[in-house]
Amino acid sequence: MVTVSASLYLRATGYITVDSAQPLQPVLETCPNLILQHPKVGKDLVKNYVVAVIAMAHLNSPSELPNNSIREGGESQSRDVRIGLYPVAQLSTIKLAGLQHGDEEEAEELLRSAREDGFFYLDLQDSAFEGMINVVEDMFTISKMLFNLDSLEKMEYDVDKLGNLKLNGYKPIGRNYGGVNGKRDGFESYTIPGKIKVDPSFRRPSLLTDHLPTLETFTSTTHRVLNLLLQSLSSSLQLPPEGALINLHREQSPSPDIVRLLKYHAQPPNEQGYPQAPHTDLGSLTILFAHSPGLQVLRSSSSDWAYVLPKPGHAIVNIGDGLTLLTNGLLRSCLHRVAPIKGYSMTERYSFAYLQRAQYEVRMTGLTGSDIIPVKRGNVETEQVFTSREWLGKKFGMLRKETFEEGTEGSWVLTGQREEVPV
Ligand SMILES: O=C(O)CCC(=O)C(=O)O
Ligand SMILES: [Fe+2]
Repeated sequence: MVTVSASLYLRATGYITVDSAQPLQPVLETCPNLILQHPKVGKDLVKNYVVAVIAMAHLNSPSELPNNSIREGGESQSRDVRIGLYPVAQLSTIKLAGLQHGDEEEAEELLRSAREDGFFYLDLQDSAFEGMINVVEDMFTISKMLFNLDSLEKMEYDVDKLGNLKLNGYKPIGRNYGGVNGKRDGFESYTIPGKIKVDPSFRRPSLLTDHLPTLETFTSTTHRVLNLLLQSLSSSLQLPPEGALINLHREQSPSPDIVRLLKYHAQPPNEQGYPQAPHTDLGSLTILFAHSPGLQVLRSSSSDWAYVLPKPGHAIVNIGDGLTLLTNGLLRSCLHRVAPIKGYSMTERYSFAYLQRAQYEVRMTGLTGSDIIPVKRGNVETEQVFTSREWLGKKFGMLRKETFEEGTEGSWVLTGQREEVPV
């Protein structure tokens, strides 16, 4: 599959990056004039620009796009780029190749973004893991086939019936709390255990058995990529070798890691809302892949949601609550959600993530031996410390529509410690 990286200005203010994996035909049928209007670049590239505009703005007719809305872009450094009403988050990019070569500036930037934003891009290109970019495309293909299975077959693998830690199986649309249609979520998800090389005996549809080699390559490669990040963070935090983060997240040790495949459903035109509720992630690090926009973050430095746009050749990585607990709040998990453009409906969207989590018996409290990790606030004597396994079990009840209560004590576990969340 050819991937084209291109930039464009949307309504002369927004900037987005697109790739050509998105379907072109419906757009060509609706926007023939716009394709011919672009003076500088080849027709194929313009087609991709138009696809991105449509995907992003959910526009149905060319008349909604002003004539000058497509201009030749280039990397935008502007800080006030907006899509619809929301700004675009200007996140740091960490080069995996730089970390592999021991580049100190790269390691410093990783620590900075883990402390301040909790989200960053990870550039996989030119690294030893560049091959992962193709594996990610194979994962998208598997994900689409999986969600296309008959719903009766999917329901045979109901995540709530296959185990109590939700490490394997299917969740239909609307089961959890979310921001659509009576406050339900707007996506299907399928969870696959992350440590399938350690324990390959999980129950699954035959489709996943057919694609086990790809799943194994994806999970083990991803784990190694994330361990490079943990290694760099450990050394920046000056953790002693015996207390390093990597010892709590060994590739060969059982842990509740997962791959989460997601399919957001298109909303009917008269329905709007965010299909995935604001949350922080239940894990140490999350690595996320998407082709189309929708992810929004609420950084501590900002009072408004900002889009995180996908970039070809890059993953989006975020700090989960696990690393926040293990560093007594120094590394920040950041609240995020998935939302359409304000005033428009959600279009169909696929994404998937690998959530790396601490081994089951790890105590989820500040690590010792580092002068950089702050001392825990509050009453250390009386505060209860959960193991990774216990903590996982505690959080799940919060996500269910039936048990979720807005604004109650303890809901920070789901909503990420923010008192007020803007809409
Ligand atoms: O689909 C996305 O972009 C975000 C997914 C996510 O935040 C999650 O699964 O935890
Ligand atoms: Fe998340």
